[in-house]
Amino acid sequence: MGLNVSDLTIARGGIKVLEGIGLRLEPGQALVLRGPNGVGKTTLLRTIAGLQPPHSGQVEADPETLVYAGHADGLKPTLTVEENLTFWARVFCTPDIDPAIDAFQLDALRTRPAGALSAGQKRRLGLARLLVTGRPIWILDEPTVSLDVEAVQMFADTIRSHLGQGGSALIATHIDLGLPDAQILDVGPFRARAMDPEDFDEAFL
Ligand SMILES: Nc1ncnc2c1ncn2[C@@H]1O[C@H](COP(=O)(O)OP(=O)(O)OP(=O)(O)O)[C@@H](O)[C@H]1O
Repeated sequence: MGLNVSDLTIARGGIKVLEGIGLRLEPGQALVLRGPNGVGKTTLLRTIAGLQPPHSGQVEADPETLVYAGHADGLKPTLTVEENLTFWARVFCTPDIDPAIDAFQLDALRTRPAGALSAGQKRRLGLARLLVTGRPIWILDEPTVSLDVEAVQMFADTIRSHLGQGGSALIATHIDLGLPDAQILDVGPFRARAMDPEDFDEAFL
């Protein structure tokens, strides 16, 4: 139960951004995506997560095994921390939200509406949601944005524990998470070449 990406070309607004991407993620493995701003990491993760179609190439994974956490945290602002996690627990048939509350030290914030959390607290709640899904393959776009040093540590511990339980993670991040066995993929060399005129016409249809 892994993820296999082969010869993948991805596009944004009809324009190819990365081409010829191949990667493989087995249970227990982490893969860190690197590359400069705007190179296409978000587009790649969204494509792999099935949120947008590939330009060409294959993404092989059981969609039921994937969960994506991106810039928009997917939280309901009027629901409390506890209600948000309970909502997701019902969606994913997870019996207990407490491990997620504990992992991201959200106990003192249980009854606070998500809309009244700080940016870092919201991010912690968004990451706690991953645990509640019970899904094994985490696809994470800049998961540590807004997190303080302590919360980055909580996140790194959570990732290590997830990998230890046979989960896996594909992470776009600019920081060192202290995952010694993580593979690194620099997507810079996969930047798409200038388009041929046929593609160019298509981009504006
Ligand atoms: N809505 C859009 N329509 C067209 N092009 C877009 C759109 N959003 C982003 N782009 C462009 O697509 C390219 C890839 O963007 P993407 O967000 O995937 O990059 P990234 O590597 O994740 O960047 P960062 O490290 O800054 O988050 C960029 O050149 C960006 O300007």
